[in-house]
Amino acid sequence: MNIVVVGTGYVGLVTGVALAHIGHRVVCVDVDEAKVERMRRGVSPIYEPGIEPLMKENMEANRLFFTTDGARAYREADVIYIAVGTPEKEDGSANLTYLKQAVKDIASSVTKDVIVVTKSTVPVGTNHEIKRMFEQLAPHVRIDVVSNPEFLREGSAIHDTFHGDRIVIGADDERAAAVVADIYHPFGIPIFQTDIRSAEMIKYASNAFLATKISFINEIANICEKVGADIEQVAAGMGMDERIGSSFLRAGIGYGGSCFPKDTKALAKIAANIDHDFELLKAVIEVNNKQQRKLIEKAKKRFGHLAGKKIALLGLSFKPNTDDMREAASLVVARELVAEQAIVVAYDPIAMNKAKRVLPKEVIYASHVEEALKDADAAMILTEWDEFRQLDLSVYVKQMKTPIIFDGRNCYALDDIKKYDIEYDSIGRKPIK
Ligand SMILES: NC(=O)c1ccc[n+]([C@@H]2O[C@H](COP(=O)([O-])OP(=O)(O)OC[C@H]3O[C@@H](n4cnc5c(N)ncnc54)[C@H](O)[C@@H]3O)[C@@H](O)[C@H]2O)c1
Ligand SMILES: O=c1ccn([C@@H]2O[C@H](COP(=O)(O)OP(=O)(O)O[C@H]3O[C@H](CO)[C@@H](O)[C@H](O)[C@H]3O)[C@@H](O)[C@H]2O)c(=O)[nH]1
Repeated sequence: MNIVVVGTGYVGLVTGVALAHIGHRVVCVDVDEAKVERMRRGVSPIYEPGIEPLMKENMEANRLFFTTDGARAYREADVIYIAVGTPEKEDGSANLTYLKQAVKDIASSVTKDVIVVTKSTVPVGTNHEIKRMFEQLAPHVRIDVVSNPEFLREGSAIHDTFHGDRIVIGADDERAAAVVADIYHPFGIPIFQTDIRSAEMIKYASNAFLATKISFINEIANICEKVGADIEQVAAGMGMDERIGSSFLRAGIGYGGSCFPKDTKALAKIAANIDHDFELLKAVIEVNNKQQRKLIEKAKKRFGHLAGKKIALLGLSFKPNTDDMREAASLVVARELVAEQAIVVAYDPIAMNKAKRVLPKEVIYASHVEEALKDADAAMILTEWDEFRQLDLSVYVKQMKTPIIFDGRNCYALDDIKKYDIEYDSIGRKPIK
C-alpha cells in the first residue's frame, strides 16, 4: 500500500516508521524543511527511545521516505494519514489551522480516489467538516474520511504502537474502514470499529478520564498528608481492585505534556459549546493547576521566603524518556521560583536544550546532578528519571548546603531516606525531618 503521513511529530513519525516496518511504502511529508533534511539523514527530530534504528532500517529497505513535496506524495497515495498538531487556542478550544491547511494541500493535489485517515486529535464533528471540505475542494475524486485517533504515549511511543490496547476506527463507509483495518492487521491489536463522532469522542473521553484519575489521586494524596496516611499504600490498596486498576494512580505534581492539558480544556470547551457545563472536568483541570505549585508551597512553608535560596531543579521534561517540555510542571515551578528571587539551577538528562528555549532566562543550567546540587539549599524533583531514582542518596548529603529534598514524583522509599541525614518532603507521604 502507498501510504503518506502528513506531519512528522511524535505521532506522524512513529506512525510512518511503524507502517513502513510492517511492509508498506510510506512517504512522510512535513512543511519543516530542516526537520525533513535531518530525517533524510536518519536523524530523528524527536527524542523517542528506539525510533532511530527503526527509521534507518526502513529507510535502507526503501520503504520509508521523507519529503517537503506534499503535492507529489498526495498524488501517488492510496491512503493519507493526517498527523499535524492541533494545539490549544487562547480560549481552550483546539486550533484546527494546521489540519485545515493539510486538507487544502491534499485537496489541491490528489488526482485519484483516496482514503484520508485523521490521527490528529480533533473535536467531535471535525471529520465530517473535513469530508465537506474535500467535497467542495476536490469534487473530481472520491475521498473517504476515517477517524483513527492515536493513543501512544511519549517515551514509549514505539512500544505503544506495536502493542496498543486497541485501534479505534471511526468510519461512515464500510469499505474505507476495512482498508484501514487491513493496514493494521499485522499488529494483531484488537480493532474497535465505530461511527466517526464516537471515535472522535473516545479520544477526548479517554484522555479526560486518565487526567481525572491523576487529579483524583493527587487530591487523595493531599488529604493523606493531613491525616497521616501514605498515598503509596493507599494507591496500591485501591489498585488491587480490578474495577479501579492500578495504573495512573501515581500521585505527584500533576499532569503535563502535549495532550492532557490541551485535550481536557478542549473537551470542556466542546461541552460548553453545547451548553453543557462539564463541572467534573473543570475541577480536574483546576486541581492540576494547583498541584503543579505544590512544591513551591512546601518550600515557602519550610523556608518562609525563597529569595536568595539556591534551589536545584532535577528533571525538566513533563515526564521521563522524552525531551518534550510542553506544559511541563517545571515551567510553572521555575517561573515561580524566579519570581520569588530564588537562584534556580536546573538539570535534566535529555530535555536541557529544549528547556533553555522556554524556561526563564534567569535559570542556570548544570551539566550533571552533582553540579546542580552543589551548595544548594534545597532540591526539587520534578521528573522521575531513572538517573534520579537510582542516585546514591549520599550525593545529596555530600553536595548540598542543606540536604532538603522536595520530591514531586515520590522517587525514594521513606526507609531509604531515613538512612541518611536528609530532610525529605514528598507527595502524600509523611515528611521526614
Ligand atoms: N504527542 C503525542 O503523544 C500524541 C499522542 C496522541 C495524539 N496526539 C495528537 O496527534 C496530533 C499531532 O501531535 P504531535 O505531538 O505529533 O504534533 P507535533 O506538533 O509534534 O508535530 C506536528 C508536525 O506537523 C507538521 N505540519 C504542520 N502543518 C503541516 C502541513 N500542512 N503539512 C505537513 N506537515 C505539517 C509540523 O511541521 C510538525 O512537524 C495532535 O492532534 C495531538 O493532539 C499526540
Ligand atoms: O499516574 C500517573 C500517570 C501520569 N502522570 C502524569 O501525566 C502526564 C501524562 O503522562 P502520560 O499519559 O504517560 O504521557 P503522554 O505522552 O502525555 O500520553 C497521554 O496523552 C497522549 C496524547 O493524547 C495519549 O495518546 C496517551 O494515551 C496518554 O497517556 C505526565 O505529566 C505524567 O507525569 C501522573 O502524574 N500520574
